[in-house]
Amino acid sequence: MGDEDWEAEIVKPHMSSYVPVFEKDRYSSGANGDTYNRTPASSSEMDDGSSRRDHFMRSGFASRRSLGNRDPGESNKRENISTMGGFGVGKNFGNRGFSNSKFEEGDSSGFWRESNSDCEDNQTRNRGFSKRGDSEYEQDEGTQRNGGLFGSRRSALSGAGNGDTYQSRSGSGSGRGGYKGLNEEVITGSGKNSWKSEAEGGESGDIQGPKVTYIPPPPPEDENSIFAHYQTGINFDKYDTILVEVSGHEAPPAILTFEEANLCQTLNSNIAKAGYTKLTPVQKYSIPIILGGRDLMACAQTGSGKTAAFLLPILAHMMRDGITASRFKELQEPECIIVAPTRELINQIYLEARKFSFGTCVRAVVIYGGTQFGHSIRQIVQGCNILCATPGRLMDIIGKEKIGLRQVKYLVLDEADRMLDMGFGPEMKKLISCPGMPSKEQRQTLMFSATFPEEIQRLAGEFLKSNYLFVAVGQVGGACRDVQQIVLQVGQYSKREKLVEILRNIGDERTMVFVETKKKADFIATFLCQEKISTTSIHGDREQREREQALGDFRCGKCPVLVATSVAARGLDIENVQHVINFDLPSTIDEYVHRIGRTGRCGNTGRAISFFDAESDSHLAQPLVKVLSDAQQDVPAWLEEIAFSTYVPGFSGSTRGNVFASVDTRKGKSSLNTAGFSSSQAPNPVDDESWD
Ligand SMILES: Nc1ncnc2c1ncn2[C@@H]1O[C@H](COP(=O)(O)OP(=O)(O)OP(=O)(O)O)[C@@H](O)[C@H]1O
Repeated sequence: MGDEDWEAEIVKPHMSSYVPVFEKDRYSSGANGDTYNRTPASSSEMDDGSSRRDHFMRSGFASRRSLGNRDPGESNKRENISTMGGFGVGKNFGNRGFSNSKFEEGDSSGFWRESNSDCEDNQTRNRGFSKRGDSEYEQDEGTQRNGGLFGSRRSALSGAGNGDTYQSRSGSGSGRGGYKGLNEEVITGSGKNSWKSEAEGGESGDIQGPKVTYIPPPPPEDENSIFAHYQTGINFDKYDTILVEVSGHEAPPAILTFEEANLCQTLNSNIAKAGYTKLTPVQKYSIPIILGGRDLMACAQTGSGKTAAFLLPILAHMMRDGITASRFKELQEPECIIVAPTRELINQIYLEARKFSFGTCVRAVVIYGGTQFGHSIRQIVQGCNILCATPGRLMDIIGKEKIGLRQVKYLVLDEADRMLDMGFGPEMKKLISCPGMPSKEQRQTLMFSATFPEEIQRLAGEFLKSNYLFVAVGQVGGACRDVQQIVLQVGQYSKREKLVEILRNIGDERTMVFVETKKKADFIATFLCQEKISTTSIHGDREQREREQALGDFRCGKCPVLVATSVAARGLDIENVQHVINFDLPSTIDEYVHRIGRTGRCGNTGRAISFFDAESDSHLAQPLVKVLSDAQQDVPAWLEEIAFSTYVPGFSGSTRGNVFASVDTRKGKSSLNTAGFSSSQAPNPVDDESWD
């Protein structure tokens, strides 16, 4: 039986004795002995393997070995899975034809059989661009484009299908870095490689499908809405104790207060209206670096204010230097381009840019896929100083010659590791070599993320001046300590029942449930609705209108449960998300860090519960143990055991062994300090290594 044999999943599993109360002590023991034991192994458990285990704990990582402790006692039970209405959004499942018996009662096999064929389909299609893998990132208009200049990540793709795959995740190596082709949002089409396709051929370009006509509603214009914000949490002040490392030559000293940044009055007033009184560490270090005109790669934990860290100094410069009065110019030439991997995230960044530029002459515009192309153009022609864009739409707009790049002084890649991996890397390379785009020496390039694998840092060198500065804030791997992390061993056949138990216990508190595939997102959301748990879903197969509706329903609490794929893993800043549940663990530990970072933001606390299926997730055991222990979380003995049993000597794991969220691959370190204290910033000879 395969890891994702969903025909089998619909049989009634043996239920472990999950204790549905979120109190640490009550997780102490499950039916399988240590299943829910979140404390380290006892000395007797450590007996014969303790030295090896110690070695493992000190070292890096391992291969995977399935332990095969599948839930016993399955008995046949047919789920009553009917197509659900009232899913919190109008057309529950977009255009995906769910009425097509997939969820009909009595059809226990059709859906999953179809999934299996999806799987085969994708296994073929996904070859050749495995790193794009688990993404459901913004790619509708950009996905066809890569064959031209930078080689095709889609060259192996053809045929129909929506890209869902239920293949096992067990083949993915170390669990770090690589996306592996799971849950690929594959866009069907001719395979022609034209990144102008959308602009030239309408919304769908050479992709088969209806023309996209969706025009997103404009955000509220009133000042209260623009400056609406949530409160920082009880742990906000603890940010001051986080270690910060700056590497690179002649880094300017950190600032301790907003006043030290010497921003103009309007900006200061906007900062105050936004409720910001104190800088976060990434802001303390990044703002002076950017104000000093330096390129920057910054790595700081989720929810710690990276967006303002780049927006404020860019706006300050734009105010200082003046901007082109662009409103009536035929060709818009933005001074700043900000790129992010998902539509919802770029929209959020735009709202932040609009907030901080309120009352200034700087005009921010957002464009993203899934919306009417003409609408994007209309937004731009009204004047565009800061262009917030997803990669595909950006390249289409450039291809359509609706913007000129000559004035670009600031290029920001948010979620930069994602923007530079095999998924978006080609588009980003294309962007920086577009006609008119100032060279890296002529522009300022800024990269931000909570994770920064070393291999991606190396790629980043192409985008950055050789003397860029690297700021690393906080603990290894970036898992925020304000998030209580709980890992439960749950076999795939027990997951749904466990989920319902947990959600019933949670009540109305806002919860994001992450699953690995789009179909599963729909399925679980439907299932939860049937269980009378008000749920909506967001994933790449939903129309943009539905995605925004779902997010809106979740934000306002109408649907307190949001089932999501990786499309919602990064960057989204939603007030009051108290729980993240990894129904399926992601394929990489970085993705895990981003997912759980949807809670516990800005000094607030949160809780992340992850279902660990030893059959499919054992490759994550060791990095997970590392992330848990670095964040000072209890590590279940059984997880240590799995990590230990899959340990391979010599595997370094990742940057996780370091004190900092990530390390500068140039290895130069000029300061080591806690946020808020001055640092020596001494240059380091190792930094002479050039990226050029
Ligand atoms: N100095 C500050 N004072 C108060 N609130 C802040 C401050 N800086 C940022 N915030 C708020 O903290 C929240 C998280 O910020 P932001 O979304 O920029 O985090 P992030 O580091 O980009 O997270 P992620 O890695 O998940 O993208 C936002 O609501 C933002 O408005």
